[in-house]
Amino acid sequence: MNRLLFLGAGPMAEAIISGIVRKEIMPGTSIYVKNRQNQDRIEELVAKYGINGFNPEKDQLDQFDMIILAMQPNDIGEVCRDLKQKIHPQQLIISIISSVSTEYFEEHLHQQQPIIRVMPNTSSTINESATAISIGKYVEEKHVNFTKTMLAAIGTVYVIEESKMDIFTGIAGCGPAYFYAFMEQMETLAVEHDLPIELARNMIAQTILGSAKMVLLSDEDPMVLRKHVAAPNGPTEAGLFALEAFGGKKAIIEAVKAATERSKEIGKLFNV
Ligand SMILES: NC(=O)C1=CN([C@@H]2O[C@H](COP(=O)(O)OP(=O)(O)OC[C@H]3O[C@@H](n4cnc5c(N)ncnc54)[C@H](OP(=O)(O)O)[C@@H]3O)[C@@H](O)[C@H]2O)C=CC1
Ligand SMILES: O=C(O)[C@@H]1CCC=N1
Repeated sequence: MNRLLFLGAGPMAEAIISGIVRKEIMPGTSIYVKNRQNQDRIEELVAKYGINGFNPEKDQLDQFDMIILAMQPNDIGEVCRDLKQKIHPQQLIISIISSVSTEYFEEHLHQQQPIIRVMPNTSSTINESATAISIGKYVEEKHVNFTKTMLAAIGTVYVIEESKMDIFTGIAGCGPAYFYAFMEQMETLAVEHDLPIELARNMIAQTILGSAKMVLLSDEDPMVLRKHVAAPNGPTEAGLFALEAFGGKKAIIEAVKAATERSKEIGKLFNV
């Protein structure tokens, strides 16, 4: 793959660009970025990563091997109408836009356009994303291989069926926000109990990091690990009891369901 264009220069685009450049998947000189309006942001990314701003006077959309769509879903219909006039059917289109299916793009771009849909999360910024990809009908093996290599630069990549994208979004795409909300409450309590905020923040983050690493590295399932923490009639058991009594389990389930349903709902606005 020689030239890559990002349409949309928000934080998700930046996270992917920083991974690609840092891991030397592509040189910055092969990466271009375009916003609808905000040119200051383009200049910021150009200076930071040694990439190029798209210049409509000399660059053309059909000169890129791959285009990454990284804007909000709202006016994607208009984006597709414009793109269709300017791209050719062999160009790989990668969409990181949540909720919009590969079928939608297949329908609204050229017949047989290769489309890959991606759901990263914000931990891309530190190369720790849990990223899913689903593959459109007209995608070739070389497209999948390049996309996986590129996204491996920002974390772990899973290839999943398109039908699983909403639940993946509800868990892994939105998940960082749930954990941050959890951390906010713990931090408030720690500070109320006179722990310095720096220590509180660090110990909470370290506790979550350690728990996540235990699941990844120990081969035990979370239920077993949970039981290892909780001695009969000890403090953890009391804490878990309160978590259950105050609807903790239900709250987790309902949060994921609501996010998944919302993703489906948004997707229906872009039905083919
Ligand atoms: N944030 C997250 O946790 C995740 C987000 N996503 C998805 O990633 C996408 C981007 O997210 P995020 O970076 O947070 O989004 P932002 O809304 O912060 O940024 C979107 C960018 O796209 C630009 N843009 C809008 N329309 C166009 C257009 N027609 N052509 C070129 N550029 C355009 C905007 O530029 P301007 O200001 O000039 O209009 C802006 O810089 C979204 O679809 C989101 O659903 C996916 C996974 C996780
Ligand atoms: O909530 C959102 O709009 C996006 C989808 C996944 C994470 N953030």
